[in-house]
Amino acid sequence: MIIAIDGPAASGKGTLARRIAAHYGLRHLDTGLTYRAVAAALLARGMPLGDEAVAIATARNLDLGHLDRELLSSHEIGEAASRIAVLPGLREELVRLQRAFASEPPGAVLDGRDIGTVVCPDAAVKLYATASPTERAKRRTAELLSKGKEADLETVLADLQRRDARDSSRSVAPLKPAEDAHLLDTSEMDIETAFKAAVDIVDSVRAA
Ligand SMILES: Nc1ncnc2c1ncn2[C@@H]1O[C@H](COP(=O)(O)OP(=O)(O)O)[C@@H](O)[C@H]1O
Ligand SMILES: Nc1ccn([C@@H]2O[C@H](COP(=O)(O)OP(=O)(O)O)[C@@H](O)[C@H]2O)c(=O)n1
Repeated sequence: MIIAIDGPAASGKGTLARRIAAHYGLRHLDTGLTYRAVAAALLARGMPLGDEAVAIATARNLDLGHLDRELLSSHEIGEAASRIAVLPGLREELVRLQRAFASEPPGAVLDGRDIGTVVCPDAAVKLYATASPTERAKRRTAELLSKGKEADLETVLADLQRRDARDSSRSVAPLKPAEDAHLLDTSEMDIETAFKAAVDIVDSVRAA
């Protein structure tokens, strides 16, 4: 079984994906980390973010087993990830890796921006997680502060909105719900409530 979870920045899709994968005994891939890892490698080498050939070569060396969210979680890397995510050839390369991961038994939960629309259009269940921009900014700010990083609500909100606008307006694989995605607005839900709502959706789709 493949479960696709998409949504804007800090909507809780990664948290849901991890818990749903554990609940159903599936593997999990946070596809945002694949874009972040390429961006981080380019930044570390001082390479321009618009050089598609270098970005593709970097993607070919990615090891999906060693993507570390802690190391890749910074604002700068997230911003650079969304800038390289407009490159069609890079997306093609990363989608190839992501599909290979998804195709291995017993199946997987993938979260990102284009899982239901491009990477796994035949996924058994598609969720689109949202929450209001202010709620998402509050959650991301709390997350950064809890890790001892600097963060203020206004800056984080502006960062998320800029990234969402770029991700939604790009011509290749823009952020949008698949036509058959189930929308899950978690603005008023805590993590446990959101997880239970997601499991209810998955179970009802499987039973249908
Ligand atoms: N329903 C929720 N209520 C409160 N906090 C949440 C909820 N879902 C996720 N979070 C928290 O919000 C932050 C962002 O969640 P995350 O799953 O990383 O989002 P995404 O993968 O969409 O960027 C994390 O610190 C997470 O613990
Ligand atoms: N499937 C995906 C996943 C991420 N991305 C890009 O990678 C960036 C970082 O993704 P992420 O999921 O790690 O970001 P957060 O939602 O965790 O802040 C996004 O802003 C997108 O530009 C994408 O284009 N397609």
